[in-house]
Amino acid sequence: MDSGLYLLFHRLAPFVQRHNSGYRATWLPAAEALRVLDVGGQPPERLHDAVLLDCTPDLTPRFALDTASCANKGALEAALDGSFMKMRSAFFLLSGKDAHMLSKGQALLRWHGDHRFSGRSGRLSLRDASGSKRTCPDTGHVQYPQMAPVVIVLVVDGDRCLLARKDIHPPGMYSTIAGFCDIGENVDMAVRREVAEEVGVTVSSLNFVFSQHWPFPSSSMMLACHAVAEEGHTEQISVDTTELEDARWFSRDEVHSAFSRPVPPEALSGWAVSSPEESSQAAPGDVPFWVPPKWTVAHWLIREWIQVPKLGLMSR
Ligand SMILES: NC(=O)C1=CN([C@@H]2O[C@H](COP(=O)(O)OP(=O)(O)OC[C@H]3O[C@@H](n4cnc5c(N)ncnc54)[C@H](O)[C@@H]3O)[C@@H](O)[C@H]2O)C=CC1
Ligand SMILES: [Mg+2]
Repeated sequence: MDSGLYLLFHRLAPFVQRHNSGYRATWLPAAEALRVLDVGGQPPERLHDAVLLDCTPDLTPRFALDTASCANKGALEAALDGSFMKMRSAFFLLSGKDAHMLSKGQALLRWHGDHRFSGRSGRLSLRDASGSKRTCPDTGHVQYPQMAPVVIVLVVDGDRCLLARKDIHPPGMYSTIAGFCDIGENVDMAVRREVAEEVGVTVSSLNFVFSQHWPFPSSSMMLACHAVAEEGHTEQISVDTTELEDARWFSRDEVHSAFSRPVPPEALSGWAVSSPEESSQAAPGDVPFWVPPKWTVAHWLIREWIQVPKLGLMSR
């Protein structure tokens, strides 16, 4: 671990630096990560708390390390010339290619933080060197990091598609319908139930198309589908307002326009902060409709529908 590259987090907030008009995640060499620990008053052995993420093609190991033990976050940020940003904010502001590794790093660090004690004996479990599992010292029971399966679906009705937004979304952003699979459900059952529950629409056919690891709320496996709404059941959407702020049909032309214009800057003002108290998000107001960032599976689903006009007519 004294070589390699490190993504730093502080209480699960990833370290990012300004880059062009946005932000990027920064891979720090081991020597730099050690310097940061020193600034934070931590011994070099803390580097061994890092979890292994992958190896580059030239076999350089890459790690994620949480610096939560360093109380003075501001001193770390000053030493590194960047900031620890809330993951949700980072996901909207990053240039893109780093999103997957940030997501994996945060998910793995969170899992270790949440599973320190064995569910069998209640004793502190021991992690292996790479951080890929934990073992109970009494019973030998091994726990592995887990992901929760989530279905995500673009429902179409001819030349229009159904998109929804939650109140936690930035103003103007509409996304696809999503929901956790219940125990015992397959993807088909979960899609039909979620769409019926959240918008009151019946799905007549569906196709599985993509998957994606997603860090929210802890670690999810997004299972993405295209689905067709049943004829005659599309006019009355009944929005579950405990879950969604709004849901509505968007024409292909409206979605095309959203793809061809940049994200409205006012939609993201107030997102580049590290705590909810600092946040001052713009009111929904008149921010033009936009779609999720291009590294999200929701974006891929919507883009594919735009690019393949007959998609909504395919069935399993
Ligand atoms: N990558 C992407 O493009 C997108 C990802 N998503 C993600 O999909 C996920 C699920 O969507 P939601 O509409 O929130 O799900 P949902 O419609 O199932 O509602 C969330 C509720 O489900 C319950 N729940 C059941 N099992 C749960 C579990 N294992 N973990 C947490 N809560 C559980 C909780 O009460 C929670 O409040 C979210 O984390 C969201 O960030 C959503 C849209 C786009
Ligand atoms: Mg949902």
